[in-house]
Amino acid sequence: MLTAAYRTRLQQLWQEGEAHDARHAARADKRLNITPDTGMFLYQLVRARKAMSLLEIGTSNGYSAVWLGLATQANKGRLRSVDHSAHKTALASAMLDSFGLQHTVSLLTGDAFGVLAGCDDESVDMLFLDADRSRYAGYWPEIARILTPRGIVVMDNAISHAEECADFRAAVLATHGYLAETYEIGKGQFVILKDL
Ligand SMILES: C[S@@+](CC[C@H](N)C(=O)[O-])C[C@H]1O[C@@H](n2cnc3c(N)ncnc32)[C@H](O)[C@@H]1O
Repeated sequence: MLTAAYRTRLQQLWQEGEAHDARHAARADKRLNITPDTGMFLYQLVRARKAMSLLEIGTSNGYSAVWLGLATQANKGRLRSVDHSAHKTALASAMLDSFGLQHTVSLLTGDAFGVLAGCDDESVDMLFLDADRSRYAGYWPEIARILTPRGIVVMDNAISHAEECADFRAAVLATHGYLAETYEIGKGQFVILKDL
């Protein structure tokens, strides 16, 4: 559950992440966390949808996984989160443990496409996409396959990096049975509903 103490701590962690990123020039060394209002949006969606099976693409140090994980824990569901950086997975593991989420969130070190391809059909209630934007269009057939009916996808950076996500958005909007819209939350959230 999202207690006031957790919200205060998440605000501090976000500020620490921003300060960390300002000190590091290389993208691979940055945290690149979602904004706190994006975290709240994700929390509300997970709870309202009563999502039980969640997948995150792009763990970094676990900041967004905490927001998703607290909502998933309240639903008594499970979140899996993948990152290809073992170093970042280790940071995320410590972060999630400190929020008591070790039994709710499973961290995977590997490539996003392999994890998507390994999921069963219609097995994921909610997917959060926050990784290698130029590859999202190639992920779309797998994402559409693994989403449950009324499943939701949230893609971060829909406004901040709109050009890089253009192929993905076009592929989604051209697919029958899906509703999608961009919302001005944080860096821009492209939300897709499998309306079947
Ligand atoms: C923007 S950061 C994720 C931030 C995180 N969601 C948060 O808000 O705390 C993107 C992450 O995706 C990872 N990543 C990029 N391409 C990937 C891929 N193909 N497979 C797995 N992880 C990938 C990077 O290592 C990086 O940690």
